[in-house]
Amino acid sequence: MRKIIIGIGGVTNGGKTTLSKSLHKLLHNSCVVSQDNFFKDDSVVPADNNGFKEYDTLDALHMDRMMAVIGLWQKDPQSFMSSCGYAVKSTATEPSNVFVLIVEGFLIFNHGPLNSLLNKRYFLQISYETCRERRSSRVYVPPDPPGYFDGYVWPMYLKNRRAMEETVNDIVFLDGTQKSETLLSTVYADVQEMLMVTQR
Ligand SMILES: Nc1ncnc2c1ncn2[C@@H]1O[C@H](COP(=O)(O)OP(=O)(O)O)[C@@H](O)[C@H]1O
Ligand SMILES: O=C(O)c1ccc[n+]([C@@H]2O[C@H](COP(=O)([O-])O)[C@@H](O)[C@H]2O)c1
Repeated sequence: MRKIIIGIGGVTNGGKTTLSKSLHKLLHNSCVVSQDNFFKDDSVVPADNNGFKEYDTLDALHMDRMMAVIGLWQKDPQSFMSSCGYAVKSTATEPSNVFVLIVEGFLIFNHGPLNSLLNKRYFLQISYETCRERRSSRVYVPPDPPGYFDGYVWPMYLKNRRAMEETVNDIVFLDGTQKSETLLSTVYADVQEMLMVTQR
């Protein structure tokens, strides 16, 4: 049995979830783990000196729980797939003994233990203007308070990205304003290549 873990990271609203879901649809024996599902409860997330809740740090996430879920997949990908309601399939390009886990999130490469598990790393980037625009139409729980993007989210993105670039190599940067289909075919082609190597 072979296992491949693909990391799809990037800026908030860069298109990580969209790309991960489309990739998952194309890869029969794949599952997705999303970092967004591991945010701590608002009551335990502290606020900074400006009163902004500090959501854009690893401390705001239950990374231990996320790692435990990834550990379950690593231990038994087939059972993990079944528990997600997916049946294992065998196709010409995807043998039934090769499993792919897609891990997506805005801080996946900043977490050393998680980053070290990844076989391939993609980082979706978009400009400040595009990001601000996309984020303004997204509603989080709790919703962004006025001034949150400029006063907290974007500065934290720059800080987290600097830290990532200081410690992580082998990141493939993708332009998140490309068409969804273009992004998908780029990543899918790479994964197909990895699957072929795995089969050899
Ligand atoms: N390639 C793309 N081009 C234009 N808009 C996109 C693209 N990918 C995603 N979006 C849009 O951007 C927003 C954020 O996408 P999402 O996948 O949820 O981002 P993330 O998971 O990185 O926060 C959504 O409104 C989505 O429809
Ligand atoms: O999902 C949540 O519980 C949540 C609550 C508050 C804020 N968030 C925001 O979620 C962002 C990361 O998710 P994403 O999908 O935009 O990359 C990050 O910028 C946070 O500010 C997310």
